[in-house]
Amino acid sequence: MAAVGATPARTPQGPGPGGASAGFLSPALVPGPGEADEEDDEEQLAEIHLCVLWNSGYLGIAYYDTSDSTIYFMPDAPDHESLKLLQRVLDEISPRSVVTSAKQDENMTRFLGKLASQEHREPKRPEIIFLPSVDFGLEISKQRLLSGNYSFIPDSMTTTEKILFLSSIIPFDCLLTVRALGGLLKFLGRRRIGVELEDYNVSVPILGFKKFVFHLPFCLFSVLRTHLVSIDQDTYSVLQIFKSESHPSVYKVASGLKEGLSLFGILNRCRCKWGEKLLRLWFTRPTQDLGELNSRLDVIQFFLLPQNLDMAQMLHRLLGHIKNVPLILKRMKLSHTKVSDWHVLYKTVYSALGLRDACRSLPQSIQLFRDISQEFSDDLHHIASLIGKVVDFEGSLAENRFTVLPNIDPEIDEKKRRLMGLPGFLTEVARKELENLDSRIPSCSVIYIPLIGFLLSIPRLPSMLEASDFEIEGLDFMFLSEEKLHYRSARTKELDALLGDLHCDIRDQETLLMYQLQCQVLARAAVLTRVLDLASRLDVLLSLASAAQDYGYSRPCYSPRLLGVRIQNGRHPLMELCARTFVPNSTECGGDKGRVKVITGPNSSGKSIYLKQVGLITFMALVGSFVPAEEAEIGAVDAIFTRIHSCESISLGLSTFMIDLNQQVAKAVNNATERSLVLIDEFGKGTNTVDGLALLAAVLRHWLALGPTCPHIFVATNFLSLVQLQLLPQGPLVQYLTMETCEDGNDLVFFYQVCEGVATASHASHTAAQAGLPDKLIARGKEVSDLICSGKSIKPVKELLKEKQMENCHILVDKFLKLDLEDPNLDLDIFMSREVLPAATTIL
Ligand SMILES: Nc1ncnc2c1ncn2[C@@H]1O[C@H](COP(=O)(O)OP(=O)(O)OP(=O)(O)O)[C@@H](O)[C@H]1O
Repeated sequence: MAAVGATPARTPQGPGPGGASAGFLSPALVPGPGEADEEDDEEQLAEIHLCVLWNSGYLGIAYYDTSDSTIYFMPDAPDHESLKLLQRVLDEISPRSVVTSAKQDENMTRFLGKLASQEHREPKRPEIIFLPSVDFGLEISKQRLLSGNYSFIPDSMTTTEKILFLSSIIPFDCLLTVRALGGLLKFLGRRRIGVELEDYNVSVPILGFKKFVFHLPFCLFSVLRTHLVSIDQDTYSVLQIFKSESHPSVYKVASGLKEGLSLFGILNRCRCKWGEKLLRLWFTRPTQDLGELNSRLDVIQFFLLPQNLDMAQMLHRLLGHIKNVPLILKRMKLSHTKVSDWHVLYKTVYSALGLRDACRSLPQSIQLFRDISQEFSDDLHHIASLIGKVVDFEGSLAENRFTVLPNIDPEIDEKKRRLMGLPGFLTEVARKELENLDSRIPSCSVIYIPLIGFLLSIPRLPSMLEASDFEIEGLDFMFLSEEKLHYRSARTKELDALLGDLHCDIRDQETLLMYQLQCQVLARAAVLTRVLDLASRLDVLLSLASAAQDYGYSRPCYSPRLLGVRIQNGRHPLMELCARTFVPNSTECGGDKGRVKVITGPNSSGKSIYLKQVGLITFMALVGSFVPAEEAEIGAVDAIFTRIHSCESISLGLSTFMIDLNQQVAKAVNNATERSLVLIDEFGKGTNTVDGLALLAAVLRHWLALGPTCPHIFVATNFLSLVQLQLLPQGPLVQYLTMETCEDGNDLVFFYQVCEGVATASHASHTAAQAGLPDKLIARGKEVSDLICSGKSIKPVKELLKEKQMENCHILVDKFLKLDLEDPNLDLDIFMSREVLPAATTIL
């Protein structure tokens, strides 16, 4: 039997648009064998290397992300002397290394020194690398950029065309950025990032250059006039926008953490990994760019029309096949392409074509559909048909190497035909060999082992015990395996000479073809990168549309001239999924509705939920999602600040908690503008009542003193004295709201409805009773509360006890005095056991 063979090839069925449709929310497609795991593994290993230059108040930043082999850069941006923007960038991308020039000013030295000493940041603490300042020279950096070997630039481009092309992507007028890019290229080349073990002529793969914008520190907002809305880590956490991480890095999706109940969790129905990554990015960068927001909403609205649901389902299904193309391109660049990569790429490209064809039938007035129709070019067809015609998917899987289909190369076909005919031929050879062998040997076969050649295989006879017994005259013993002895004979040597290289030849020729195919694909890498960008966008918008449909969200509108927000019957997107019946509430701030809303109400009456719902609806609108409200009009909002209790803040311990609390409020006081939304819940609760109340009143008075530039503030508080003692100035800026309740005997009924007014009592005793506190304690609480309200002194429990003891003593003494010791019927034992002993426990 010969271990040879060629497998008939068949083209796999691509997921064309005409296939059976899955539901809008159908589970993600099951990935091919090993696909998902591999993507995850590679993503886990992804690293970012950042290069930074700081000069005259400006930063130049560029970084390389190994997960998509792309270089990202930020055009020169101003930063504070304390390098707040740089710190923000580092927090967001968590680089593995930070490269900078050895020649730099004091601020940078101090900053890097601090960064290097942050032991608590292990294992995330970056390595700091200094390169000689010449490596950051302007001219040398430009040269390095222009002479780079980039797979996205076709070989056919002339030098001038290449320069023109690169100038359209890289801002050569941003000198610091160019120098940072130059330094980064130098670092990548020197460290050989990702190609450490490769041949020296293999360079670090660079699949593209992309501009990025960052979530800026508040202090830089006005300087950069950015569209981004500022939201800090605590806000993400207390509003439950993300659950698994307090401030998720968008670059590390595969963190291994599972998303708990969070806004991201309920809105994320993305089918491809890059879609999920993009949604996370949108969440971390809410924007005021109305053009962008409306273009997102247009797509969502389109898919919510009943006649478009089928189309949405079909597109969603196709998106499940869009896989991690950058990873495949990177492997191609390094010639590490796996057998499965071809299949995955083919499916991705085929699905992209399906998306394009579908989008061509959709209204071209919607930008995304127009972009997909135009930018998913015929290059995709070219790639798909090349792969489909050349790669033998089944054969490749069976042999675990790249094999080609018939009719691609006649020489390969011919060699394969000869190999196919071999089994019969080898059986004939084996028969002839058997004739010359010892008659005790019952059978033999001729096998082929790559790199060793043809061998005669004979079963081991029971008499063959020692190695010396294996010797057979005329044959060279090679090895024993699975009770079979293998020999080389004159005939097998002849076969080696005649056919031996056939296998290797076929392999070599097929590898060459694979290399050519790789080059063809890499030359069209640009279209594949674009596919990923636009497909992720479509994926995110379909995901948001699906959530909007399920939860009954509506389209928000933006009014840049309105300061604040106007929400009609808004809901808390998470609480409405947990509550049996959720009561919607409206919100209006700005204009004649005041800028500071003081919300009082009994415990558990829904104040926090209301506060958070305002923040969440605003946030969702600024991400470009539909919102849980009948109507929402969102004005210019530049930031959302919060000071809301969370379990984590309480677990910090009191003093840390107080610091944390004050820092949060200080951040809002120092940075909130008339366009900011500030949500404060139970501020001042962690300290004693008077201090807490004073602090809260002081903060609010500070803002109210700003008049028309006062931020939009929502304060939920249990400090009724804030109102009763009239600690806030009267005027149109303040509006008092409360949660509607109704007393039903001893019971308090919550309506969860916001209305104008002030709560008369906190009804804490009701909440306490519901929480299962003993009646005695509640009664005492009520007693104390009443005494405070009526201005009477409160007697400590100890004193009360003493009074009670005295009273009991008197009663007992009276009993003794009334005792008639002359009475013959008197039984002192009974008197002692019935009257004295039980009373003793209340006296002692
Ligand atoms: N609009 C609503 N519709 C239905 N149920 C609600 C609504 N708002 C709140 N609830 C219910 O009331 C509970 C308490 O709400 P919330 O925490 O907002 O009260 P609170 O007034 O802030 O209480 P505290 O003053 O003790 O912090 C929620 O967990 C929820 O079950």
